[in-house]
Amino acid sequence: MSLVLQGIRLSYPDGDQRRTVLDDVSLTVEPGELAAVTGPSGSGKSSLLAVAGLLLRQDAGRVLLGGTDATDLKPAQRTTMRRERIGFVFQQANLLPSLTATDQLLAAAHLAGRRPDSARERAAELLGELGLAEVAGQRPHQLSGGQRQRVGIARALMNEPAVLLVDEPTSALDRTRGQAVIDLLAEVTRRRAVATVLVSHDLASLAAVDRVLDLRDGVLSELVSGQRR
Ligand SMILES: Nc1ncnc2c1ncn2[C@@H]1O[C@H](COP(=O)(O)OP(=O)(O)OP(=O)(O)O)[C@@H](O)[C@H]1O
Repeated sequence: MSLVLQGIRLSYPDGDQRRTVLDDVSLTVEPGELAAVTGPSGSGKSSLLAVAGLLLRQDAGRVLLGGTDATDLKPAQRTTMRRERIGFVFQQANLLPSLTATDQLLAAAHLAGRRPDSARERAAELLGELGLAEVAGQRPHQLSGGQRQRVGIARALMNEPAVLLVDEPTSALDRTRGQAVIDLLAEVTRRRAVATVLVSHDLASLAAVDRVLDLRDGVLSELVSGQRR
């Protein structure tokens, strides 16, 4: 299922005026494709993810998920679409401190109304796939930063999203662990055929991505594309 942004405009109130943060931004990400968005601090990268993730409504333009236009849906319908089709990975893993890795994933499945037995199976499979089988019973404080981030990715994949939106997942990690997280994202994007948008200011760690786009003064432009680098 592809993610399509068409002519997105977004502005925030700024005193008694409005400040444009996204100015006619268009982007299509296909299933199995990992697109990285880079750009200076404050250039609107997180805002772009918030619009794509149906957390924020744009002033103009359209957001389509798998061909379904989310733009004019009612808030409850947008919530359902978000829950069923979109996975989020944040800067910090944002895990619940008292839950084991397995239970972090089960909680996500429970919130989405999934059956507990199939959820348990899927959690074990995902933790295995992401190299976390041995820490499935550990709580966040027992995990390394990289492991916490991987649990966050596993949790985001728990409900089989079509679209994965990832905001600066390496900012709390050193270079090697950060690189490993990006490589892992590239791998699961292809294997699970999700359309992934990754926000990162760390260009050096982006060797495994399919495309790099630059967001600057509200305008998105393609830096590198066409083939896997
Ligand atoms: N809710 C809001 N109300 C008003 N202004 C906002 C709001 N959210 C973000 N902004 C402003 O919009 C601009 C873009 O913010 P955004 O967080 O999207 O940028 P970013 O590129 O993700 O930044 P960073 O790399 O520092 O995380 C910034 O100038 C920010 O101050």
